[in-house]
Amino acid sequence: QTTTTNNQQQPPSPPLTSDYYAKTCPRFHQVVQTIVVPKQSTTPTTAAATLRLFFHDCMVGGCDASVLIASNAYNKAERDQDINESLAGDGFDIVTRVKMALEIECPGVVSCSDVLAAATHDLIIQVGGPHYDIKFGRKDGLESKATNVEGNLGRSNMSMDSIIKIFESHRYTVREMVALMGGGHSIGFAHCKEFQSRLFGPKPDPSVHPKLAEKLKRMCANSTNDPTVSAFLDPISAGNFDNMIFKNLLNGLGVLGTDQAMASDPRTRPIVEEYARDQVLFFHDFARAMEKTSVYRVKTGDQGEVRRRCDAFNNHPKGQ
Ligand code: HEM
Ligand SMILES: [Ca+2]
Repeated sequence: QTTTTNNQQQPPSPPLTSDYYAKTCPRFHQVVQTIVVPKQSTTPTTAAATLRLFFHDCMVGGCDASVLIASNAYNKAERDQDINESLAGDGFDIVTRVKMALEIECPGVVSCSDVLAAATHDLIIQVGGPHYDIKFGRKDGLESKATNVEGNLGRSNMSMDSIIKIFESHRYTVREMVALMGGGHSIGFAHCKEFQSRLFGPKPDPSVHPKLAEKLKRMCANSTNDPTVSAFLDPISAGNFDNMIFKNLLNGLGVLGTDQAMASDPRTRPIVEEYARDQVLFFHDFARAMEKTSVYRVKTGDQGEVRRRCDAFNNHPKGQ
């Protein structure tokens, strides 16, 4: 065995801190804001795109910007795995633009994973969601493989058992899972292919409210010709971050089968009911769960690098 290393003797990695860039890039937060605020105002899909991108990054190898790496001839990267193919361009775009601005302000200092974490945090607040504590000092990961994705993220056709197992594997409670899902799906879209098996086909899902079913059927009738057609995940208050999605679910107005299932499964229904009644409670729990997500398996110190550009490693190790 020549691979044994003395891991225990290595110094512990430095923790994240809220003032990590105070000396090295004091205008970090202002720069993020100057890009993020106008982009969200002109392109309201940005917040949802960025939050989903961040979540999909953190669930695969931790919050290390691995999802941003572009594939090349030697490596199929995470973003080209099929779950990630529907990640909206606005999320990648915001990171690229903030990073470019920061490379002018303080070159080589701010990691792509910190940019994504900061942009997500600020965008949630901009669409009316809660504040949560955010710390910095993440390093960007050195690996991004499409094969690492499967099993770490839910799919809209999974059973509640499977979804809960995936969240448990990331050390989330069922309560945290419901809060995170509600926050994410309070804003944003889904493409027809994610829910049309509930509408068409031999066995339409009886839990879809007939009015919603009619609307979604009309929208998706032509989706084989135009696969970009998509529906709001929260059909009643899509643009705002609020607890409406939970009220919707209690009324059969969930667009994804997995979201709707949260209103009927005995493990999740009581939580859906609580959040539908109490937006303050939902915001509180969502904020705690986001704080937890934002530090999930982060790399610090020499466990990663500060990428020069967010879609490529600084060096290209063979096979990456
Ligand atoms: C419970 C398991 C989950 C499943 C099965 C699931 C599945 C999906 C699916 C199928 C879409 C539509 C993608 C598309 O068609 O483009 C979507 C969108 C989205 N999801 Fe989830 N999701 C889950 C949990 C979460 C969590 C925990 C978050 C974040 C905290 C999240 C954030 C989002 C956001 C923001 C969007 C909208 C993206 C956009 O509009 O660009 N999801 N999700
Ligand atoms: Ca990652």
